[in-house]
Amino acid sequence: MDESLLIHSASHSYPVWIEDGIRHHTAELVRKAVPDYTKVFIIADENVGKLYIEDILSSFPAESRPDYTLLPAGEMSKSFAEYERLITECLQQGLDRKSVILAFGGGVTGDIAGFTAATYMRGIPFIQIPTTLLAHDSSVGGKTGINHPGAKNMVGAFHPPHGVIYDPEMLRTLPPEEWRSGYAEVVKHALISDKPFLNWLMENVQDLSLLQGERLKELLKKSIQVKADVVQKDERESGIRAYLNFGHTLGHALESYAGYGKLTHGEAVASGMIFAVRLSRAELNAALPENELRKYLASLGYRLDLEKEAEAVKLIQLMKKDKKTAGGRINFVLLEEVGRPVLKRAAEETLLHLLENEVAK
Ligand SMILES: NC(=O)c1ccc[n+]([C@@H]2O[C@H](COP(=O)([O-])OP(=O)(O)OC[C@H]3O[C@@H](n4cnc5c(N)ncnc54)[C@H](O)[C@@H]3O)[C@@H](O)[C@H]2O)c1
Ligand SMILES: O=C(O)C(=O)C[C@@H](O)[C@H](O)[C@H](O)COP(=O)(O)O
Ligand SMILES: [Zn+2]
Repeated sequence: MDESLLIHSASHSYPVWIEDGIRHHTAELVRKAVPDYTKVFIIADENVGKLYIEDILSSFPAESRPDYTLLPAGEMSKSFAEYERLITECLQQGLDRKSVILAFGGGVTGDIAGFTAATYMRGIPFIQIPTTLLAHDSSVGGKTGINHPGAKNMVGAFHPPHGVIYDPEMLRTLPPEEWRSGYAEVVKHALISDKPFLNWLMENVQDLSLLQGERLKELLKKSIQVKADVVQKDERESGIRAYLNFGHTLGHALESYAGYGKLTHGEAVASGMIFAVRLSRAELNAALPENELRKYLASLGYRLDLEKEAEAVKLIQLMKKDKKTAGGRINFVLLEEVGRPVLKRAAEETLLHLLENEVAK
């Protein structure tokens, strides 16, 4: 099986396989990605486990089927308590430094299973088996972690996977709000990289339930390629990787403000992207298609301007905990134009003004 993409990280290169039905070949691909492993342990989202764990297990010979543990579904699982439980499981399973963890689920599973792999015995290999549209983003690039009650993704590590096994067939059971959540990251990749990609999306993707087959695979490859191009140049976010955070400064604050799991990551990011577009217009006088973008996202069912339902001062306090904040100053990814992101300090008065004022629709 040929990889669809090969990602180069500082420590190793890893394949991203994208193919319908590929989950049935998991055992073979795990062996390719980590040839000398001693043991496999699967951390699976509970909903995903119910639907697909047998497909993964039966790809292994009967005498060497891996053990697995189920992770309660939802953002609340990216917690210290769940992390401790997973480390305990790894110990009880007798995993050693040559064991490999399979992260089987969406971004939540990938983030916490990846963090478990990053820290157990100071780091063992793991493989991402993403099952959501959103996880085309989270499974690549090696950001892993958990939330602190006070701030999103506050504890984590850069730990690139040894492979990504993406079977788009599994997306068929994804609820509509999760398609929407994941698609926000596709739109983000288009906004920071390429006007033709954005125009193509706005003209050709009008109903997320019609995203399937070759068109879906092409879109996944294009969107992952945008991310890969960035993380290969700046794996540890000393510079341009921050552009992948477009829409997230406010997005993460909205998620924390609402309480983890109350908003999907993507719907918070969608509001955050519209806000960043407004800020780009205010600060940089950027000519951006705000109204077109707003109409497009609304037509797909996104609730926008979620910040209007929150207290502006609290959102600013939360944004100060963002990892791009330095010396108490909030930094935002803005757009000079579509495809030209920049990182800029945002004045609190401007943020307060935009958060509190009605938006022109
Ligand atoms: N590490 C990164 O680079 C990165 C990038 C983007 C997002 N994230 C993180 O990813 C998380 C969000 O991930 P997500 O949107 O995948 O959410 P998720 O993992 O919570 O999955 C969403 C829901 O879909 C269900 N589900 C998953 N796959 C399914 C399937 N195939 N069929 C039916 N149901 C299925 C899950 O049980 C869950 O209820 C957030 O915590 C976000 O911070 C990380
Ligand atoms: O990979 C990145 O870098 C990103 O920023 C991708 C984001 O979509 C993702 O949500 C990421 O987890 C946010 O990172 P954080 O450093 O702001 O926690
Ligand atoms: Zn994100």
